[in-house]
Amino acid sequence: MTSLYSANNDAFMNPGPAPAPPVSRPPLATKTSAANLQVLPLNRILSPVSASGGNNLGLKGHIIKQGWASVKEDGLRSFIWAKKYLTLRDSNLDFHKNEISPPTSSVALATVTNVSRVDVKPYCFEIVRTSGTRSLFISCKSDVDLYAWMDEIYSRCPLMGVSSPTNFTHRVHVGFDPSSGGFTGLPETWAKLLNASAITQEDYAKNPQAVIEVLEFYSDIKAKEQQVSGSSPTSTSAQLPIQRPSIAPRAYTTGRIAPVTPSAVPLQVSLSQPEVSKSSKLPSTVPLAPEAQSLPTPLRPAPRPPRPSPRKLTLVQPQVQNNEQAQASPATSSRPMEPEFDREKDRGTEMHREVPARHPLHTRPTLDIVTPTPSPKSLQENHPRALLQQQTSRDDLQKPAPSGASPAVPSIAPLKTLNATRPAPAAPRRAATHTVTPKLQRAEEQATKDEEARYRSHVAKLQSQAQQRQQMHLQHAQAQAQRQHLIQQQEQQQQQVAAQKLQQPQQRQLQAPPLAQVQQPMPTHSKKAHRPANSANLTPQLPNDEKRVSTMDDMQIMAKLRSVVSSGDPLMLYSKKGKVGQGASGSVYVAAPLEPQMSAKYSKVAIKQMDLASQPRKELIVNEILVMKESQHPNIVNFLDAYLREPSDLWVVMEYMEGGALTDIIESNTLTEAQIATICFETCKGLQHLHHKNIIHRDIKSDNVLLDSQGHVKITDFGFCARLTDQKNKRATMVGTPYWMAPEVVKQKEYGPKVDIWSLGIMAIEMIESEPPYLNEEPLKALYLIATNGTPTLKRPEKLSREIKNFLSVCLCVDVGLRASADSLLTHDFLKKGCSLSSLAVLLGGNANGHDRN
Ligand SMILES: Nc1ncnc2c1ncn2[C@@H]1O[C@H](COP(=O)(O)OP(=O)(O)OP(=O)(O)O)[C@@H](O)[C@H]1O
Repeated sequence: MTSLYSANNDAFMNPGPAPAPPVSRPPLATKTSAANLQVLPLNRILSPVSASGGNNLGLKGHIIKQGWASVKEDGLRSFIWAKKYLTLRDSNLDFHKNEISPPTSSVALATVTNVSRVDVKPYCFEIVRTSGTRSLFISCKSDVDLYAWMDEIYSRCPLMGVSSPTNFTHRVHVGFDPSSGGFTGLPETWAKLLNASAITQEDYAKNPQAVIEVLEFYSDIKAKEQQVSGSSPTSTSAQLPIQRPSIAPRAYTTGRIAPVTPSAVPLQVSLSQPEVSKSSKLPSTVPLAPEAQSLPTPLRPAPRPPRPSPRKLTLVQPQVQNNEQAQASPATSSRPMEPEFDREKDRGTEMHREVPARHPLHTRPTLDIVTPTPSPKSLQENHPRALLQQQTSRDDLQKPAPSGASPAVPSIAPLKTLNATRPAPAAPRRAATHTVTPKLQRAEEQATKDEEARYRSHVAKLQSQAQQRQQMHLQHAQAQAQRQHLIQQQEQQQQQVAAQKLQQPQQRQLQAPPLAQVQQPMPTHSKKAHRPANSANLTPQLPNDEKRVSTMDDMQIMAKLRSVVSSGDPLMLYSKKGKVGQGASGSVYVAAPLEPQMSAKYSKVAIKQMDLASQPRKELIVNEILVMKESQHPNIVNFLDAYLREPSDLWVVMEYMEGGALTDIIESNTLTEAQIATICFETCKGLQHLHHKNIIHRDIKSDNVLLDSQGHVKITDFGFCARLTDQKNKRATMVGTPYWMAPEVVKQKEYGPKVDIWSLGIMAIEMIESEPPYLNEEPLKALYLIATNGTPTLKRPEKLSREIKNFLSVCLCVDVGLRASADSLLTHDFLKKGCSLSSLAVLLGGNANGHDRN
């Protein structure tokens, strides 16, 4: 069977936003100083800029040029390209996450020693700066764009022989000052987010790096929401809603997740103290075992101290409390679990990390080695225009010209510039002409004139061709921009509609079924209505720039879709019986197959019906179909067929899972350990199948696990799947649902299939406690807690068996290397305790019966 994952299909397998920097970050500086600039997180390598600082010259001066480009830095991240929004001002080139966010980094043009085109990527140029800093590579969208950037940058770089800038950058970056307990250089939007969050002073001090990471992550989400809703970028942070679940969850009495109680036992206690804490004399950890460091329970989410209102950023000295508390009551407050993994040091949360060895392929010579400060001559020769001349001269003119203009720069290049870039004129031949006769000399002069005339006509021709090319580039760029703008507008509208739909699922369900064939309204699964709004997938809220990372445009996506759907009218093949669910992208119906072949196999099928015209991310849907088609397995909701009713009515036919989502089962049942074991076992088999195919699901949670009437357990919702390849065997894209996200995802590190194992562990906690950890926390705090706490605590560990706790600890192991794989998990003792599938069927009750009645 030929793989569906051809090179072309890969585009569908990478649906997320632009990758976040993958490598571990160096620690935050503890003081703001010039020296700190050397240890900044690499995504702020250039010179991080404070948006709040009025004296921040990175933001001063009018904008000369702005636009999107792909950027990467030489060195550790030499293989990562990040999409950035660039703003060029008089003395700085600033890099933003998006159009509305403050700059996250800045290049002072005064430090630039060279700007030159390189072949690292199409339309790419390199910015070399004074020694001690790494080269930057910027890949533009076209030649025109490339030279426009190079030209504008070049002309503002004093080290390259142009006039001095009028301003110098006052570099500001985010730092943590342990003496004041506050952050310095925090962008205004981040400061507002932090003020509105439940993150405490103690949290700052405990792990300032994590605070910054989740702020960065969360401010992105908020910015994206603002873009979608069209609200002001500055206002929303301050109005950050404290979102709560819409219904009070069962078995939830305290109103707060993971409260500190004597019985709260960390599943795995393995956080090592960050460097910052050490340097600021914060308590060190209590070792559980010689080879391990532990985070005592009191360091877990503590009862919040009264929050100053409004919270100030410059805070008092953080209290040194935790260690003493831990030591005071170690027996009752912290009981480590048995597994050997517990004792491992959590490398994932350390702030200092080993610098990964650079891959030889990614190694580029550094500035110090190969790029001495250029001489004025070489600078002139490296001027973008000169480079353009050189390049086009080489390309277009094979023979040396006696004189004349650069043909490739028709309007501006003086004729003499060619001399600098061409081989020296044929001196010996000229010397020989002194000895020839006048007649011969005249003939030769004539020949020279002819040659010159021919050359001039050749030049004129090339000039006009170059002009046409340039014109075409411009027109193309304009058309592209216009098209992009239209798509963005359309997508924004669609996202608003989708967001409204998501917010009113119940109202929608009360509406009359859309089609005449629907005989009777079906009970819809309530799954997402019970979740806080912030538990929705992050990805649909991504801004337009980040959404379209698929290399395919809409037309290509539609073409791909047409190639995977079947011909025929589904109305003639299936009879819809009722609506059973509502998703963001469409409605799910139960239907009876009309075709004898199909009805012999399936008495009922599920049909997900979507209006493609209103889908902001069609590639996700195609992705989902491709994965489902490819991944047939007893633990995957199997794809049966798909139809496209022109122009945009897509039907995806799949196995009908009358039991509905696990979320609903959890809400109406108390599951036994045996039932939990079976559900985990079945889900894990599905994951194993996906992982063997190098597919990461990335959104495992109870909402995406369905059961049928016999108790079969199957994974669904493959829109966010990612495929790993030899070239890209790690991901860094931020997708998923926050509460189920592994710490490495929240911290924007590289990740692999084991993120699904983490999510499976969280899903197991859902089955034990009815909800994932931190569900009741406001989102930023929840992200912080995932990033810093790592392995969450259980509410009532004493009620659980040793096996299930061990199972949780190997799933929820922060150290990815120590976290179980799907293969190893399947042999875990806990999963051997499972019950029969028919013992799951009893849980379905209303769900399955409800559907069956219809
Ligand atoms: N194969 C199926 N059989 C039975 N019910 C299903 C099936 N697929 C989905 N459902 C029900 O329909 C609901 C919506 O499913 P859908 O896959 O559209 O959800 P979603 O993931 O929220 O949406 P989207 O994928 O559009 O973001 C589910 O919660 C589930 O209860």
